[in-house]
Order: sequence, then structure tokens, then C-alpha cells
Amino acid sequence: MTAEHAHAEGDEAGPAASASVLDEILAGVREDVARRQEQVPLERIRELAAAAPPPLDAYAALRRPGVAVIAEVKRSSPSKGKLAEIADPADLAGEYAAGGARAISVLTEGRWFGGSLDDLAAVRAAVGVPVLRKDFVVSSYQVHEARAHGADLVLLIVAALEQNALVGLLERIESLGMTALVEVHDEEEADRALEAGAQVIGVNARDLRTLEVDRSVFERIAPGLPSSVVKIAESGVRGPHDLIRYASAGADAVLVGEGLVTQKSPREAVAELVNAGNHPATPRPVR
Ligand SMILES: O=C(O)c1ccccc1NCC(=O)[C@H](O)[C@H](O)COP(=O)(O)O
Repeated sequence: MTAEHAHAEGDEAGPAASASVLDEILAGVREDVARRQEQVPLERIRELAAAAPPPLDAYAALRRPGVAVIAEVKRSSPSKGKLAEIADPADLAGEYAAGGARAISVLTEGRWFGGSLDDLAAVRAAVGVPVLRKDFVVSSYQVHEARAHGADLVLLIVAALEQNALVGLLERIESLGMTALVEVHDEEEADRALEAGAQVIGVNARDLRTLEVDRSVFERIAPGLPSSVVKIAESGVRGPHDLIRYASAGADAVLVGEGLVTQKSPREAVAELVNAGNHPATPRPVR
């Protein structure tokens, strides 16, 4: 399967999609990281990371009252192909922030999602809220890159990492003052995230191997997570009704891509979600 035709398999693509999408993405990421590291050696990227302005406290931002909205800059995806043009990611992020987004997620993977580290730097410069590097992080080089380009949060996907690597990368993220968002899709991965010391856990409704979206995965896993952990529901939010469903299962935040980038007014779409997340009738996480 290639980046060009993976999405042709279906809508919220089911089991017909290849079981190796994640593996293929990771293979491309490893090649791209090796190429970038030849151009900018580890020592240099570490210096750039150390010289960057200090990170914002994403954990504190996401723990504030109300269900937080993390709004994603997402041009395309393996499941849907092209979603939106997004010529100016900084402008889109500014709209998201004006709509009340608590944080901005920037997909920096290029082959399947059309993102870049330049997008991350541009968004960082445009907003005052925490910024997430959403990528397939497999090496500490990428963690330093994230910091050098202004990230406050870095995604770690449990399904993509051996436990030693997960622990090492999480420690590296925290040693640079950033927050790790550790993504899981089943109970075993949630146990691994907790064992690694994750304080912010994202439950992705999308199975990254089959691309199938099942919103009930959050309802199954979130109640088993400690109250000190920030719980983020990732994928499948298409409007306030989905946010309310996730909130009922204990979500502190929702991470939304497609449901925003495909709207005429992303600012209004964020504001609608934020209003739902702040509404007195919307359930609050038990702490
Ligand atoms: O979106 C995909 O098709 C995808 C496929 C394989 C790996 C990751 C993928 N997406 C990353 C994400 O987790 C989502 O961008 C994020 O949760 C937002 O999802 P949505 O609101 O459903 O666009």
C-alpha cells in the first residue's frame, strides 16, 4: 500500500485496509529521519533545542476545567487522502486559538500527512497555547527536533515502540521540559503507557493498523486510567455530540483533525466544540 492509494480502501476504512499501514509509515519515517540527520547532525539539533524558548506547561493547560479542544493541522491522511489545502498553517492555528483551542496539534510527517517541521515552527510562532508535534517518533533525534521547532508536547505511539524505547523517549521528552502525549489503542498498551510513567494518555479511536475508527475504545479504556492522568480522546470527533460522548466517559480533552480542517470556518467549528466542552450539562472528569 502507498500513501497515494491507502485511502481508496473505504470511508472510515475497515479491515480491508492493510494491516501494515503503520509499519509502512514507520519505514518511511526512519528513512526521512536518517536523511535529515545527515543534513543536521544530532549535536547541532541538540544545540538548537537547547537554544529554543522554554516550553509551555501542557499538562496544566489540559487539566483546566472544561473539556479541552486540541485542534489539529491535518492536510491529508492514510484513511481519507487529501482533506484540506492549508497553505498557511500559522493562519489556521491562529483561527483555532481564536476559537478557544487549548492546544494545537501539528502533523509533521510528510509522506502520508503532508506536514513538515516548518509547519510546526510557523504554528509555534503564531499562537500562545501549547503545540504538539504529532508524528511517528522513533528516535531521540526527533525529540530534539521537536523542541528546536518549538514543540511543548510530543506524541509517542505505544504500538510503534518497544517498551525500552518508549521509556527512553518519554524520559528524553521530559528532560527537555516538554510533555509526552502517549497514545494507546487497547488495554495492554494502556498498561505499558502507565508503566512507562505517562501522565498524559491519548486513547486513539483509530486502529493505526486497520484504520478502523471505533469511538467505544475510549469508553472501554479511559475508566481504568488513574485520575491524575490527563485523558485525551483522539479521532472521530465530527461535532459536539462526539465531544459530549467522550466527556461522558471521562475525557479531559478531545483531539480533532478532519472535523475541523474540512469546515468552512475552522474558528467557529472549534468554538462550537469549546462551548460544548464548557457547558454546565457536559459531564466533568472525576478527580
Ligand atoms: O488519520 C489517519 O488516517 C491516520 C492513519 C494512520 C495513522 C495515524 C492517522 N491519524 C493520526 C491521528 O491520530 C489523527 O490525525 C487524530 O487523532 C485526529 O483524527 P480525526 O479527528 O479523526 O481526523
